[in-house]
Amino acid sequence: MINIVLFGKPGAGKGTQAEFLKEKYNLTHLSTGDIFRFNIKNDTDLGKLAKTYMDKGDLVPDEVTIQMLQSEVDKNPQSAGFLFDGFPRTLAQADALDQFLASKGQSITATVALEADDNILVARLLERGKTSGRPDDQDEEKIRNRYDEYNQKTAQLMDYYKAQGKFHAVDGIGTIAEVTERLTAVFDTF
Ligand SMILES: Nc1ncnc2c1ncn2[C@@H]1O[C@H](COP(=O)(O)OP(=O)(O)O)[C@@H](O)[C@H]1O
Repeated sequence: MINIVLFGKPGAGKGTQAEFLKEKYNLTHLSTGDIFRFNIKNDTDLGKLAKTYMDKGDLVPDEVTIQMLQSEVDKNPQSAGFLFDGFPRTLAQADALDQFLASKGQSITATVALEADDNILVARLLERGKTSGRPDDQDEEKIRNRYDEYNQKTAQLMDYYKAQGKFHAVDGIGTIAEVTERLTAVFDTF
């Protein structure tokens, strides 16, 4: 069983690449952003709560996010491995994930970061906002706030995984196919 964390700033292409990677490596793809958006669409209590944070570009509180992620993992007991996308985003989440996996005799195999320059990413998100309907993609201030959240809370996770020898970086600039090829070269070593 392999468990991979896909890292990257907003707009780095995690979702796009995850669609391909989950098929090729037979992984269950869990995107916390997608799960929150699904809950918002269906107007669940979780969705109503998450929306108040997401619309501003703030992170949803750890307690809520961790519990949700664990319940999604538990819904897939037959899984051959997980591709975590958008989780963990804080040290508390990373700790919780390690403990949760350990309780199942599992661990994180590796983390892979898709790297890209902020200015390119902001432009990509504003473009996506024109068609995605995502309120957090339509306003540069909200986008910048997501980068602040990333820099303050998520960036430090790279050191957390580097210290464990589980960190890999991939250049996220290029065509979708070029980036897929780079990712595949790294995933094939796991
Ligand atoms: N692990 C998480 N912890 C807290 N909030 C999260 C987490 N994952 C997603 N979210 C919320 O969902 C929003 C959208 O996430 P996502 O779809 O991954 O978008 P992106 O990476 O493009 O910003 C985040 O800005 C945040 O509000």
